[in-house]
Amino acid sequence: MADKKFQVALDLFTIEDAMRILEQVGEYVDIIEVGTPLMVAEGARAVRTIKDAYPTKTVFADIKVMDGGGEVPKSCIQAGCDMFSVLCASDDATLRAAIELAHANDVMVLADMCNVKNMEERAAQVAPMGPDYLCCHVGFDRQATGADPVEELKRLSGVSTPKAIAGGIKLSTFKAAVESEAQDIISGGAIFNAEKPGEVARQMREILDAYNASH
Ligand SMILES: O=C(CO)[C@H](O)[C@H](O)COP(=O)(O)O
Repeated sequence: MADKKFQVALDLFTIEDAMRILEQVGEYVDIIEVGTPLMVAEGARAVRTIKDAYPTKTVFADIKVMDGGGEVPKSCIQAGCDMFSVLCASDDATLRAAIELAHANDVMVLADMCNVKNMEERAAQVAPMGPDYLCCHVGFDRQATGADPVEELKRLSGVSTPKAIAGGIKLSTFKAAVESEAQDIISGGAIFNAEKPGEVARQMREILDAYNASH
């Protein structure tokens, strides 16, 4: 089986802050997420800057496309992203257009289940469209309810599309996330809000490497 990946979500507001965090954590991660707040604040320029600085890493633009699937992602693709997100809550036509555009440009798509209530049903509809990842995601505003993305991911176990997992994953819950069905484990605030982001990312990497070495 392919090695599982570690993704850092840079939910920050300036390219400078993102680069400062990356100096500390970049060496430990496989995928660098240009988080939604950073995309809104700095736009595709953030994708370009990060891809130029980390050309061997997968750069993910978390643009959460909800409409205009064949158009909205174009600026991020031109800026050099390797993957972007589209919402499973969007229309089928949006998902299909986004996936078609991405794959025509050798870019991957993460289809984000954020706030989808009927996850099993929607996953069965979206998976055949061919996204590269289906993401089980407890969004920021639902994290306070204590919802556990590892538990929620179990609802997608019937789907063969590789899965990603996100939503408040921290060092103490990272091992459970790695041991779940997810292929891509995403963590944001627990890393960039830490006193020593590099140390948290290093320990997360150690957990992932141990898992990958034994599977
Ligand atoms: O997409 C997001 C929020 O919509 C975040 O990037 C994702 O939830 C990961 O960040 P955190 O680990 O802080 O929850």
